[in-house]
Amino acid sequence: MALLDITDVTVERERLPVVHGVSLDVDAGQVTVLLGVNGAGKTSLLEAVSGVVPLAGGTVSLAGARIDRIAPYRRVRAGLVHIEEGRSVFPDLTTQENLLIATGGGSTEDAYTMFPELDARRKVAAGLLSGGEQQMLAVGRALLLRPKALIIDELSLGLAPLLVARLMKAVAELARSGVAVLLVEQFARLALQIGERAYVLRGGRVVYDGSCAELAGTEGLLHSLYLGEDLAHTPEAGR
Ligand SMILES: Nc1ncnc2c1ncn2[C@@H]1O[C@H](COP(=O)(O)OP(=O)(O)OP(=O)(O)O)[C@@H](O)[C@H]1O
Repeated sequence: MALLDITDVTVERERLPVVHGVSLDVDAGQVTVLLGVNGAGKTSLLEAVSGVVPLAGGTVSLAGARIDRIAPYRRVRAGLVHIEEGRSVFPDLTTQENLLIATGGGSTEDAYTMFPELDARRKVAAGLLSGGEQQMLAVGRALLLRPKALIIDELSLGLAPLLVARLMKAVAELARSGVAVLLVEQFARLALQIGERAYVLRGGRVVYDGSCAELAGTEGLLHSLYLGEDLAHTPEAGR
């Protein structure tokens, strides 16, 4: 069983289903990439997994234990950490204060080891950091929560490709340390470079379940999956 096991999940927004019976396996020690055009249902799925929005159907298990009925803070305690879309730092607190929130006053050094760029910015208000530094802070804070599974929603929003590549490298390192990472990312090519398994959502359904290498290496496949032109790569065909 995958470390993070998402089975047959349905999510509704204003009573309309936007995610329809989606199942994903997210294994420990690797990055699983979740792609799809805007509105495909990626954010809704991640929010249902972390408990930000309720599940309308299905189950979510972490390390073999159901977590879909417990409060969001207890999911964090169980080892599931969610980096939300947008800059999820406290802008008026310093970098160090933001990190101390994650550790409850304990050591924050691991975050600076992963992102030496933040070292000289310890006493700077997070709101004054660059966009890239703020995302490093968000990832650093997540790391300090010692996640078993980390779900990440579009770290790259508004960032230059070079910075996105830097962040992807850090995400890959985190996965290598044993974390199960589920990564939603608009910079699909960069995400596929660090991932093992890939899923593509369209209209709230899985239309591709296969390897990142195949998705990156097959000319036109991603494009056709996004646009709905390829019927040969259904989840059944992709297995
Ligand atoms: N808070 C909300 N209230 C109502 N409908 C919503 C809400 N958030 C999202 N939706 C709708 O749910 C569907 C799925 O959106 P969602 O944001 O999950 O997709 P996404 O793949 O993450 O897209 P994006 O990349 O734009 O975030 C869309 O039709 C969207 O309009």
